[in-house]
Amino acid sequence: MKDRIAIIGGGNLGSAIAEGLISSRFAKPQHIILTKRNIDTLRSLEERGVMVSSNNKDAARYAKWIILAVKPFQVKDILEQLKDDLDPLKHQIVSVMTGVWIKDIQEILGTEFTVFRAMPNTAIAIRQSITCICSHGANEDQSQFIAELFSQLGKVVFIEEKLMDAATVLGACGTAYAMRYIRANIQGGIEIGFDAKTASLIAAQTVKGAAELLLTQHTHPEQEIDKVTTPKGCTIAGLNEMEHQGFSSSLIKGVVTSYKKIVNDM
Ligand SMILES: NC(=O)C1=CN([C@@H]2O[C@H](COP(=O)(O)OP(=O)(O)OC[C@H]3O[C@@H](n4cnc5c(N)ncnc54)[C@H](O)[C@@H]3O)[C@@H](O)[C@H]2O)C=CC1
Ligand SMILES: O=C(O)[C@@H]1CCC=N1
Repeated sequence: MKDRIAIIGGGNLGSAIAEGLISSRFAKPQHIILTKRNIDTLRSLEERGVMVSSNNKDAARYAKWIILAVKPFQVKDILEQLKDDLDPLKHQIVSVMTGVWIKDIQEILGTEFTVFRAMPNTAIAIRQSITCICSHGANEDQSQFIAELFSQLGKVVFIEEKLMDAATVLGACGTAYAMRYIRANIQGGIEIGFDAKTASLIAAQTVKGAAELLLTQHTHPEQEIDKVTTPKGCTIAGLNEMEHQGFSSSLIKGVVTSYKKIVNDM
């Protein structure tokens, strides 16, 4: 039997983690408890066997692993409320919150608690996340459990905590950037003749295939671009026009702006 898991905050990410855990079969649905103040939106997960509750204390008492998936500004109050129900010998904390440092959590709960930070993205719902992880005070068994858990839900990389904000931008915000790229392709595709549904399929599958090339062949993007760009052909003509319009530069500036937003706000 795997350990029991509480997900505090059944919003976009918390629900996506629960969905991924159910379909991976890493944990039995009945060993997952998901909390939210208003649990009406969690009914479909409840129907799939997950326990849902509006009582964080009950969830903490039930579980061993406490995944904190609330908004950063909500966590202080929640941890203050849970403090008396958490035991460092029983509970391990996993925060997926942006910009909340391990020391911030330990300041409230105590340094004797093992705390992981994990930064997944919403593709965790379909087990295709990249999850960046760091920890403080974790032993080998605990680290292995967390590595296994998130490996079931996509790929995993252990990083230093100082890179966690950067991981948030590249890995988590990255899903939204990729969606905008795909959407722009769909808009272009419609202008050159496709209906929206066909343009969506072509754009999304093309991006998926491009990503798979990098992940399976371990090539550099520019090597793959070289294979597509026929001399004097249409690809290089389009690519160069995109660069004249600031394509790479706008992406880099967007990434850096997201990063500064986290660093300056937290
Ligand atoms: N959405 C994303 O792609 C990612 C989000 N994150 C981080 O994950 C955290 C959650 O983000 P989202 O899921 O997008 O936000 P969200 O607002 O969709 O989810 C937060 C949930 O917590 C619930 N909540 C609020 N107070 C509560 C309480 N006292 N007890 C139990 N539940 C409570 C809210 O009702 C809400 O459903 C944030 O800290 C965010 O920075 C990290 C990576 C990706
Ligand atoms: O936009 C946000 O603040 C959160 C962090 C990563 C994804 N969503």
